[in-house]
Amino acid sequence: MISIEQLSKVYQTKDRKIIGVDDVTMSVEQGEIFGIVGYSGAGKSSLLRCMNILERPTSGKVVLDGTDLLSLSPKELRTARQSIGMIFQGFHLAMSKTVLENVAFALKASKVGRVERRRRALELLDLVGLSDKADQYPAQLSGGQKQRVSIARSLANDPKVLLCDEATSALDPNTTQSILKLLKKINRELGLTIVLITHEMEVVKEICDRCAVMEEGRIVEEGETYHMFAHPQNDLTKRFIQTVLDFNLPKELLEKSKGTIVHMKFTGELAGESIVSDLLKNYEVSGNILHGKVDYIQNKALGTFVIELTGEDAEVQRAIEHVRQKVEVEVLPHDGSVHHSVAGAE
Ligand SMILES: Nc1ncnc2c1ncn2[C@@H]1O[C@H](COP(=O)(O)OP(=O)(O)OP(=O)(O)O)[C@@H](O)[C@H]1O
Repeated sequence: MISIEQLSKVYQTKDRKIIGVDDVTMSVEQGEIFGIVGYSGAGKSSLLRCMNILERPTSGKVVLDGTDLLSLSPKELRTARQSIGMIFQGFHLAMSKTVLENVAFALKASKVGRVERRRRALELLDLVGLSDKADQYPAQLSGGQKQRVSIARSLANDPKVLLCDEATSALDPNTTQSILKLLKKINRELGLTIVLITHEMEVVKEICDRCAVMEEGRIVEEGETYHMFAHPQNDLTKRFIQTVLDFNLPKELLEKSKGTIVHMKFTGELAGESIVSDLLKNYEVSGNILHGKVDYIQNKALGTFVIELTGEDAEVQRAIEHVRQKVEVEVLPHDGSVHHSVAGAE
């Protein structure tokens, strides 16, 4: 659907060159939701803006549905851009126009008549759940409602792909959830391909089929979202994932503990409880569960258990080795520092 080939974007300021995007090659498939995550300055916006040539790449290619966008004339590019919708953190609505006019205005460039524009705009407002706000002005709306208007507007020309530039970053957690649900709905119902950039791994966890992690203009890791959460490779990816899957055990509890504290990670179909009960039945150790949580990513379970094992040292080690055959295991230190570089079975 979109393929980016060896794309670089270098900004020339008065006294130096700044590399925004550094030799990125990636592709987004038809119908998927693809997330690009990274800290501020990683190059996410630059990359996203290169996808619709809002920013002209310094080198490389952007191919949309077989068309090399950089080879188009300005007029051809304007037409091609109609198949790429975009929404922004700051909504970018026309404040002097009503909600309906904001959406209908996007159809101005098409050859559709006024009545048809109004009909289509109302239909889109219905899709985003804002039919009752058609005659209000953006200033009368909440942030979430403004983002719904901008989503409706972005869909006016039946785009093939929607680019989302930190679309939920200005919203509270509940509103973020409702906007993410809406994006998922239009992805599933309209088959719309979505590329989003975010600094929140939670957003990736909620809706992305695949994702990429960016740092200093480069993609440092890319893959299917569940796999990325279950088996992160890069340190930066691990840090992002911790922001979602982290657990905090009280320092005092760890310091006081006389046993061995074991962190286990369960992926896919493995049921954590049965492995734990198996362990307690077959080894002369006792266990005290300190933490247990199952996250669902792309409808697949990813479980975390922390258990304190006590017993003879050698028996505890045997028990740990046994579990290590089945799941990822890490023994946590007692000083309260929790590491997440879990090693063990795949
Ligand atoms: N117009 C510009 N002129 C000069 N440098 C720029 C320009 N736009 C971006 N940069 C630089 O390119 C690098 C990548 O910026 P970019 O905005 O793409 O990152 P980002 O990951 O989207 O960060 P943020 O989330 O803060 O927007 C940064 O070093 C930034 O300062």
